[in-house]
Amino acid sequence: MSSQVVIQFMPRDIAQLLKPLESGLIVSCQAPADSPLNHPTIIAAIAESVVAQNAVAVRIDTPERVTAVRQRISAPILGLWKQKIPGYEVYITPRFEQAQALAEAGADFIAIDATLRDRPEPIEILIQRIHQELGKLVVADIDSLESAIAAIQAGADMIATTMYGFTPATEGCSPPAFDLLAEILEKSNVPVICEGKVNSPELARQAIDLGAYAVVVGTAITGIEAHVQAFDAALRKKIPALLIERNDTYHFALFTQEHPSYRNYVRSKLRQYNPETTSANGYFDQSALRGLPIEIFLLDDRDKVKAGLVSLTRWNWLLIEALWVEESIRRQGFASQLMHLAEQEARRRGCTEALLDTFSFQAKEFYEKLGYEMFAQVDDYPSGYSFFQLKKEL
Ligand SMILES: CC(=O)N[C@H](C=O)[C@@H](O)[C@H](O)[C@H](O)COP(=O)(O)O
Repeated sequence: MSSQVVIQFMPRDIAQLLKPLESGLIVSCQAPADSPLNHPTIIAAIAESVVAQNAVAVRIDTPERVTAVRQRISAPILGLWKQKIPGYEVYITPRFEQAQALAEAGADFIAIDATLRDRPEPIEILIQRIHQELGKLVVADIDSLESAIAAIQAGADMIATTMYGFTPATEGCSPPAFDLLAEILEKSNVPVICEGKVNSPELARQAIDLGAYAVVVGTAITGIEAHVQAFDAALRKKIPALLIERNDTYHFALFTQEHPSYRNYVRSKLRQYNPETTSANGYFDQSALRGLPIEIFLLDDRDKVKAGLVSLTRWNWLLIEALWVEESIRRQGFASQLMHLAEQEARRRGCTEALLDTFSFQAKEFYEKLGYEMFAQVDDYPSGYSFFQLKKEL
């Protein structure tokens, strides 16, 4: 491995360099160490296939694999090198020499472990050298707000939530790190990548809607072994019944956890029964039953949600499911406006009634002021509270 300096300037227009990643999918093409897939040629083929499907960049471990991937794609590569160094806990590109090898192999960004754990080289020096001696941008893999702030102060160009839930300090936290993402965005303008267990397209979309600059997805896309294990486990697992009562022909099985297969079967049978018995009007046809959403949100200039109303219209009814206003902007009329807009849209659809429920610690009086009338009250539900149902003619 050569120790010569690769590029001796720090790119000035960082925003321009980050642009290709904006709102995009970065695929982490890694395989478990002992996997037959963990071979440079295979990783490179996976990288090429995901870039062909519009992934904006790939995240690649080890210079050897970065070299192989660089030969197959021109899209940006986020390079990292997982290296355990005795006496230290940080393991993602812990030293400059690893960053240099990645840069020489063709990585455009260098990902480093930027958690606040013992490290072999001070983070400021590591980032400064990556900038000045390699001319590469730094993605700081953090686990907490404190580590994000420290990485930004040390000069990181991007933050990634990679380590959230994977360090002793964040043990028990479950990624994806949406709350942490929001906290970092409140405090800084540095682009934040949401990474770690973004396990579905819906979660990836959610990350971007929460303000993530880009999303890294690994296992959910490239984790063949993990997927096979999950299928295998599902086929092997029989959910245990707690209590079984028998008569001559049948037996009752009681489950204290969800039983998706049986539950879905029962629900689908009921869904068949309903329209069969009310066939003339179509009220219980699937689409009628699902209703039509009315979802209204109050957004700030960065499209962050400050208040929202989630509802739907079914038959001639508006059903209000959730209404929330951020604490700092309460009592300014936003909730009333949200209700007004929902009712207006429901009326436009021909609805004549609205229905909602609320608890005694929530906002019954607010709804009553808007003309809703309580028609049902359940006390001690839960103990010490009451549950109300209210309706209004539109
Ligand atoms: C914690 C750590 O070492 N994460 C690693 C970082 O490169 C990878 O093992 C992850 O696969 C990657 O972060 C993507 O996450 P997910 O596979 O959950 O989509």
